[in-house]
Amino acid sequence: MTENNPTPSSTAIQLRLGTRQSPLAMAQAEEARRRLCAAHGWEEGAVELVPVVASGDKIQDRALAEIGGKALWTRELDIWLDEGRIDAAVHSMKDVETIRPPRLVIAAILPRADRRDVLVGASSIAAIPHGAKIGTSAPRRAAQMLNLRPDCEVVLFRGNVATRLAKLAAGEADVTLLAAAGLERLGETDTGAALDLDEFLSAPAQGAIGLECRADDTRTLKLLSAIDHETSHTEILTERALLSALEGSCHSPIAASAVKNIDGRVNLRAVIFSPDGSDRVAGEVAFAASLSDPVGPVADFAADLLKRAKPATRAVFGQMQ
Ligand SMILES: NCc1[nH]cc(CCC(=O)O)c1CC(=O)O
Repeated sequence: MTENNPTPSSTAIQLRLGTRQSPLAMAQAEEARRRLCAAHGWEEGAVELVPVVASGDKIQDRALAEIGGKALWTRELDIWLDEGRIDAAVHSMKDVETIRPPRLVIAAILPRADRRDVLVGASSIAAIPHGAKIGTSAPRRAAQMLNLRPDCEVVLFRGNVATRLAKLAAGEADVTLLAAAGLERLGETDTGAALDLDEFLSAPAQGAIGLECRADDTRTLKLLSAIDHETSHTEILTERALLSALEGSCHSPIAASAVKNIDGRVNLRAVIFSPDGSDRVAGEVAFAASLSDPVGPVADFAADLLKRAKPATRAVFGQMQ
């Protein structure tokens, strides 16, 4: 779509979507583009995908990643939105911190994909050999796995999906855990065994793609709202409300899964862990769905989880009264 390469059918660009550059992020952006074009009757060229390098993609080292804080994946996209270089940003909602710049708004959540984790390297958790090495850098996966299999050892595994699968193949770990949604989007559907949520609970917002834009950009807000999936949106807001009430992030040992039922009620279940997996506190709550404010019942639920947790677990989370 450059000026010196005109084509007879060249389409005017209607929307510029910023995305991270990893293969998974690009697959997510393609899905957003497909849905936008279908909803508005546009040709593919009407939505331009603009790849930006996110800070998190440049950092392979955990210590550096921690200095970068929670905004690792979103900061560059935020800046590009502010500068008007893109109209909207495509995010994997699992990686989006709960506190966002007030001038930005999550305008659409796409229909959620499979939220489960997939175990790669063994057919089930029980089938993992005694003392095996579990490759993961996610505190939730590490703590949950150590809770179920305290005989195992966690080794740090960073990088994108392909990198982690390559590390596994190279023998750096015996098993790893990946999101089913990510594997699906990369066409890796034959890889590993999906874990039942009753056995291994997923991360807040896992499997959900969100689109964010400037809060004052009414044109983009309207275009994006056409592809919003209300049920998924409610589930994601609920899970993020819990994460926020626990003052957690994607670096916290928190699992949560909300399901919105056809009767309009939301079921939320969650588990918090101590980092070593020795403490596990699970709970479940149901309440009437309200897109605008899942916060009240969720805050009480979060307080109850923390009350039942051991001091070592509570210390991982924010200060709660
Ligand atoms: N933290 C990395 C990340 N962020 C989002 C996904 C894909 C799954 C999703 O869309 O939630 C992944 C890969 C993984 O966890 O295996």
